[in-house]
Amino acid sequence: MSAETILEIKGLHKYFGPTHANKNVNLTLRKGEIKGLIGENGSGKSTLLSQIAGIYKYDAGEMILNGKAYAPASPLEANNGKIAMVTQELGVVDKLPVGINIFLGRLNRFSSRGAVNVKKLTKTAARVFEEWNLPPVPLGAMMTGMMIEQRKIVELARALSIEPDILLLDEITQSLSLNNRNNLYGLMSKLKQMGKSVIVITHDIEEMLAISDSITVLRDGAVVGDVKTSETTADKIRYMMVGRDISGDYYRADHKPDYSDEVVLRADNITVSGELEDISFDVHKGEILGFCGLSDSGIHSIGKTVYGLSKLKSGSVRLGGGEEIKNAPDALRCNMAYVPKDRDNEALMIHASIQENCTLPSLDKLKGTSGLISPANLKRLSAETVDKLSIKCTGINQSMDALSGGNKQKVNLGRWLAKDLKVLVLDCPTRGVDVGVKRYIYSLMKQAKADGIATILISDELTEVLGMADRLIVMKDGRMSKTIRRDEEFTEHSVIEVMI
Ligand SMILES: Nc1ncnc2c1ncn2[C@@H]1O[C@H](COP(=O)(O)OP(=O)(O)OP(=O)(O)O)[C@@H](O)[C@H]1O
Repeated sequence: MSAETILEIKGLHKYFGPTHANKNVNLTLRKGEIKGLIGENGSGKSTLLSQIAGIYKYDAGEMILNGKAYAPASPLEANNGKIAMVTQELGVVDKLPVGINIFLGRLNRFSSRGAVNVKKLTKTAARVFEEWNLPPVPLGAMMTGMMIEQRKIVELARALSIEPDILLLDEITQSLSLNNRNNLYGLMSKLKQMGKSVIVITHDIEEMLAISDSITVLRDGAVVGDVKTSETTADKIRYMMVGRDISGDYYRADHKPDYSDEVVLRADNITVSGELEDISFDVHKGEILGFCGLSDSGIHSIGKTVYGLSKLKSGSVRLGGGEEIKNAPDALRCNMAYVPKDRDNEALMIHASIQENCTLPSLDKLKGTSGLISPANLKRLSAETVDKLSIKCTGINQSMDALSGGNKQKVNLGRWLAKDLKVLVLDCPTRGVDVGVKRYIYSLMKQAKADGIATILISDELTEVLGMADRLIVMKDGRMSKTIRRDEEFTEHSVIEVMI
């Protein structure tokens, strides 16, 4: 092991029951290196980082940290070895304040005679935010109800507060908006300059090529490639990931808006306190209406509100026929679907099975003439969803919490496919999915458009909304800034100018 090497992994294996999640993994991480880790959904990336971070123990093999054997029994032990991870699933405790979450498990340093000195803790947490130029989050506020982006920033602050020599980032960028993504890249460069190391998982190959020094590719739990970033290309990485060529475009090829005049859903002057201010728009039959904006723009409140999940201060959401959507049961009855960004907290029953999650929105449709639901129908529908979306699982009875993040997202989306939809509300639908599934999701959106479904596409990925939308509403500070049609200035540059 050279003096340059901080971590060496040799012959690592990890099993979850019958699933061989990591197979004979070898990996070397140097000081000051930013390493990208990539692979299809379920290829074992999170499992690998989780073992380095002390979340799981490995079954065979060894890890050597700074020349010494390393086998952390807990995340706290990993923290003591100066290793911290921002996990893919949300790792914060809802019913505790932000400040406490940052030092959770390490409150001793702020305690005397059983009481926590909250003032001292808050001051120390504020210093972490300042030192790393993190966007402010109210440190005394409870985590409950915070958006996914703020939650991720709290997790990042917690990881940085241990002053890590190795920072592990599991798909954090896809939870961040453009401005905070740029902050994160700056932060990674700063760590690199300090001689610290980062392992970052992202499904965005272009992003990985831009930010990493080296890239390790996993397929079915095994390392199939380990390359210098400067010596590879996006196509080569994709080839290593899936074992075949998958180049080509997956967005729309046309450059004009193309939809019927028929209004399917109308939002009139909606205001949600602290989130949205006087928003009005129509979505038409066969239209994809995009929403984009920076972190405080309010785009992620749009989906919730349209689906009847926010308390309106004023205004209304109605279908073209006049039916008002006042709550989620109204939306479900009116054949609307909502795929939220925060799948674990807002969409999925995480401790229930794939079958229970897949069938819930379609229970009405699954009733026979007797009014009873046949178990065979439940099974058939779930098996079809698993098959169509290639969900990697041991079977339809597997619990959601045993699925990889991307496979959870496939269930989040796939459970709506069996319904006859009028309106489809998608908030970051490709968050956490690999390149192959991304392509499939875009083909589903194109099919939905051809079938006359009105789609609202909210996204932090500019290329995604530009690639798919007929019209794009750019938002800023909870208000609509500008609506741009597909045949107008539909470029990243012109949209960013309006966003900032
Ligand atoms: N706690 C668990 N119990 C059972 N199986 C698990 C558990 N965690 C992961 N697995 C399985 O291990 C395999 C690898 O999962 P992992 O989460 O490491 O994949 P990944 O490459 O990070 O995927 P993604 O890109 O979707 O996040 C998958 O088949 C997954 O279902």
